[in-house]
Amino acid sequence: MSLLDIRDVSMAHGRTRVLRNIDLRIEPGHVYGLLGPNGSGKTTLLKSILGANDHTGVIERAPGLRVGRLIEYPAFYGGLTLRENLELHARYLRTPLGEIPGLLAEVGLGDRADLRFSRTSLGMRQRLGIARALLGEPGLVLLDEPTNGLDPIGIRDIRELIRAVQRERGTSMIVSSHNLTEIASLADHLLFMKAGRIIRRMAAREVHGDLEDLYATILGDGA
Ligand SMILES: Nc1ncnc2c1ncn2[C@@H]1O[C@H](COP(=O)(O)OP(=O)(O)OP(=O)(O)O)[C@@H](O)[C@H]1O
Repeated sequence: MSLLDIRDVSMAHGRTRVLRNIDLRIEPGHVYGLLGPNGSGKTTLLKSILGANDHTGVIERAPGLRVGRLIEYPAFYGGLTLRENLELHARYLRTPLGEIPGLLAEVGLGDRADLRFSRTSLGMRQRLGIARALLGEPGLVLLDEPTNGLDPIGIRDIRELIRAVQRERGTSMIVSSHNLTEIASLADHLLFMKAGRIIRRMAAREVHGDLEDLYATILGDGA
């Protein structure tokens, strides 16, 4: 059974149509790379999956599916420690507090559990955001530009972390990014969005040659 069955989903902000007749099935065990220019609707689609948008059409979740998310910069409390922040979210989500030490270790923050959030770097915040997204062992995780704003080493580290999570847990993911190297190294399926539509979908193994060239062909001005 599909994790998500998205049927004819459209959504508008005021008079601007942001999603147009999206049909998409998300299957277990896959990582989907969501590609598209600024404003093409990637974040809106991810938020719609979370039920945060007033869309038309249907988004059906597999029964009991938990969906973790790292969308935009996640809100944490500066005065609380990393562990306390996760505990707060775990209580809100009603997930077991006992998994938090292991999760902090998994994202490389095991020795920073008692650090106040206000004293963290952006890279640590993204790690904490990934830990939060993994609370309660979700069957699907949505990552919206997870390396946005990070320096090259930070980008590499977060990419490696996501790969490790995928490898160890087998978690299905939808990852949106403008970084094609990142998408190429993470995703096994590619979804190309333009002006609110998914205009092309393909398996990553079908990409022969440079993903940048393919991106320009599919999404460039002349496309
Ligand atoms: N709250 C909002 N109110 C009005 N318009 C919005 C709102 N949020 C998004 N939009 C518009 O919806 C369109 C799609 O935005 P969205 O953030 O989903 O695109 P995106 O593909 O994620 O872009 P980016 O790559 O820049 O993050 C854009 O035209 C944007 O201006």
